[in-house]
Amino acid sequence: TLPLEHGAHRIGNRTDADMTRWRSQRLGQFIHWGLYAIPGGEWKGKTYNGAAEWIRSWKEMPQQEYDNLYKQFNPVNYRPEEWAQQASDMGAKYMIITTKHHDGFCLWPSKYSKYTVAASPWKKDIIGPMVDAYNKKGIDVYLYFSIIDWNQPDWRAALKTPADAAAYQRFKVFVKNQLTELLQRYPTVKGFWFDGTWDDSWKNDGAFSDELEQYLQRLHPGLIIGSRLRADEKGARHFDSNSRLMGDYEQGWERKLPEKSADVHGNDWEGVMTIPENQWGYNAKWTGHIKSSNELIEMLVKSASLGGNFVINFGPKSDGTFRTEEVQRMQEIGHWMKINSSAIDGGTDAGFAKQDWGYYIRKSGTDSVYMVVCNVPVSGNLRVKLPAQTTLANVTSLEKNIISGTPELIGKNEYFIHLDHKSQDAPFVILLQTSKENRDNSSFEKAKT
Ligand SMILES: COc1ccc([C@H]2[C@H](O)[C@H](O)[C@H](C)N2C)cc1
Repeated sequence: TLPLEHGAHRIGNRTDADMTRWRSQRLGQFIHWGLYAIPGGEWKGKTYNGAAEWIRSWKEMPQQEYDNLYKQFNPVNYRPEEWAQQASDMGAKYMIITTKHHDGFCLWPSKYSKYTVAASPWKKDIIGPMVDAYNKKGIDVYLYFSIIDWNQPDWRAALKTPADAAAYQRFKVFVKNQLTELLQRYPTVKGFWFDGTWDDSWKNDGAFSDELEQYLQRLHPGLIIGSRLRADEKGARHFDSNSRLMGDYEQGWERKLPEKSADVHGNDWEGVMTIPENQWGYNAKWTGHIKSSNELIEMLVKSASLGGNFVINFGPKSDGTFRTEEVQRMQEIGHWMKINSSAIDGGTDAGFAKQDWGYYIRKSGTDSVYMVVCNVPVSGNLRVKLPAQTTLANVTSLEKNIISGTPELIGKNEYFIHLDHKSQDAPFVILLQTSKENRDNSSFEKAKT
């Protein structure tokens, strides 16, 4: 391995209480909110077909006009307690809020920038009341922060001249000041969700990103920061030049999920997902495939079954309300979580052979393995192949009328669980109590002989 000064400083996952808590909170809510919600993907009668929060980069959008949108930011229907209640009802255990997206507009009254809510008709801090409302509901808050800042004159994508280097030096001080300010103003936040770290200026300064992460950890011990913040001294991101994960979890799964355990190499990881194909900020016209609640639930289940967190994104409107489709998803997912959250909270990779009917999720540290059935086989038989030295002690379902009879032993450590032929319109959960092989066979085998 290469001697790296600014590569991974830890091999393996964090085992402290903060990370253990993060790892148990499998469902999160992402919120993208800012000036981009005002145009909502449209401008002067034209529709922008990119991601709504990137409309400033659209050739049809005069940048000066976009930058002046702060004069219209006045979310009169913003009710953070209602936001927190609906997130709690959905079953979200943590929330990630955009404090500042790439456009540089700050949702908190930063003393290091003029481009903040303080200059808008709203005037007041948006972030503080949100953090308080979510924390009151027992939901942890993480702060999304974009390093890229299109509003800051000292931002540089690349350093070509000594003047660039001097400007970028000032920019790095600005970044450190804003992050310090955010931790001082909102001390209950559990971590940062960094974005906008792909440009050469950042990639070629691994030392700064490493020092910044260590500085933030000293300021706020236990802080959780994903792999997107840092570059190593050779410009490698997420994984250093020795292929070791930097940061506390793999933060690269965006609008896509790993397929199998091997894809995540035993690392903690988090997937973030949009409901439409690719819109993070509010877009008036959703086009393309809009994910149903069952699709999102299956992604959540798949993520937990592969030992990762799943975060669903919402883009509130400029007035502070949520669009109908998003409210619907939060309610439907919440209804499912009310019945089945025991399979999700504290869930992790069970290490069982994957079956077509769906996913296994182990309650971390226990012999309880949940089967979440997403694809009911026409045979009505759910095949379960237990790992070696594992026996089946008990089988129950979280809802009534799912299983018929007792499991049928069909081979060494292999069973069919027979389904009651009731039609299912959502994933359903069966709980397997397993135990390590012991002298006498499992209760079902005894019943059989
Ligand atoms: C260059 O392609 C990009 C860059 C950044 C993004 C941003 C989105 O605006 C959103 O904030 C997402 C989490 N992030 C990766 C998306 C696509």
